[in-house]
Amino acid sequence: MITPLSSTMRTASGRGLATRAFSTSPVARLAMPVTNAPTSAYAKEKGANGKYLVTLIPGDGIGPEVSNSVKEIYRAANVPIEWEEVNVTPTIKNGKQVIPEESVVSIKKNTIALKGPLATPIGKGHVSLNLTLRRTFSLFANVRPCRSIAGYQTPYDNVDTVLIRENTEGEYSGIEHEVVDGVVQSIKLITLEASERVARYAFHHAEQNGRNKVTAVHKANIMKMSDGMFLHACRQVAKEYPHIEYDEDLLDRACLRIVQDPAPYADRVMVMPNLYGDILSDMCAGLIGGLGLTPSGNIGKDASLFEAVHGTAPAIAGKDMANPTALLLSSIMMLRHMSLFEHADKIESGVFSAIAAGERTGDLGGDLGTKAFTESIIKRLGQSPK
Ligand SMILES: NC(=O)C1=CN([C@@H]2O[C@H](COP(=O)(O)OP(=O)(O)OC[C@H]3O[C@@H](n4cnc5c(N)ncnc54)[C@H](O)[C@@H]3O)[C@@H](O)[C@H]2O)C=CC1
Ligand SMILES: O=C(O)CCC(=O)C(=O)O
Ligand SMILES: [Mg+2]
Repeated sequence: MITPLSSTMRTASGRGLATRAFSTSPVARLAMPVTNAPTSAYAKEKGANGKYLVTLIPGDGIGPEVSNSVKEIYRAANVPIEWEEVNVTPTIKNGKQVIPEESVVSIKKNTIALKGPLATPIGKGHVSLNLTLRRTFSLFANVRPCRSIAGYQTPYDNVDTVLIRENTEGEYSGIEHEVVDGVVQSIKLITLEASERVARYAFHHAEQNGRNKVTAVHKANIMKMSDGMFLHACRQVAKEYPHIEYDEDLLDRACLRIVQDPAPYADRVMVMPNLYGDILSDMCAGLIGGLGLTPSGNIGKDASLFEAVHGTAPAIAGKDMANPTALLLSSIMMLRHMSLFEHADKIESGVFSAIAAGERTGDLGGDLGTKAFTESIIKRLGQSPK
């Protein structure tokens, strides 16, 4: 773990908050084996039926429709996976909202899960179950790749970004309170440990995936202490990877640069605090055709959970209109995580062939429903896109 050499206690901005001044001076490094190995590889054995057991959370809104599409395509492609379907609708335990124990047990046991989107009420109501799952299993890195799809025309045909979002704290800590009437405080919690962990994962991911640069995206000009510490962790970890270039960019400037010309971002991995990754990943999705196309993986040491970047899309839910591509590509990330490369390639070529052949759902300007599009992928499994 990285430890600041000097830190002092002081009171910030006269508001009575005890905060710790963070030093940006060089720091000492102590060995921390827990985060030295960024993640554990998938190490489960097949069951007696010759299949791996994987937890499936179908989700809300369009979730069940896109999950069904994945299940049908997997059946057709003979993927050796048996789904263990669980429900994560929260229940009340000792006055607290908790996710059902069976879902926690299932993910712990299987160490791998695929999840459809889960709705979060705005304002009052239960906390985000998506965030609860990420925190419960310490899924500290949210990997969000976004790549132009051959044959689907957008203003750019060369988008190839990889965002790695800190996934357990930051602006998503959910620590909020009303100080006095009309004054609400929301705390952005940044820890050195979580920052170091995600930074190390970003460098590891770059190394494993042939990207030669890591860019930390931040607002340390404004959030000098919190984002300052995030950057500090990134700079320290960068020293362990001298063969990978490291630089930093302000969030607003990065948004401008990416939408003006995404090409230079194809050489690198971007790593950032939680909220920035949430926003930037939707923005990148917009460059390639929308949220129907972008996958993600929530990576932890003891479990990993794969899901689309998108939400429940309530306006089109239950209408056979959803694009299953994003969840399908997330499941392909999952298959590669499980070393099921042949199945991943077969399904990936099927979906890209279908889109390239003009077979598309409404979000991409096509007239196919979720089910018809699923059929058209099944017909093309293993075919190269023309
Ligand atoms: N990881 C998760 O489970 C996430 C959950 N949510 C939750 O989802 C709910 C709805 O959120 P929104 O902000 O409306 O975002 P959204 O991602 O559900 O929808 C945004 C826009 O993209 C479209 N869209 C999204 N996925 C699509 C797909 N597969 N095919 C075709 N069109 C698609 C929608 O129709 C809508 O126009 C909220 O309760 C939110 O909290 C939002 C994002 C992620
Ligand atoms: O948990 C939610 O409802 C929203 C999460 C989200 O927007 C995301 O993970 O991208
Ligand atoms: Mg989001």
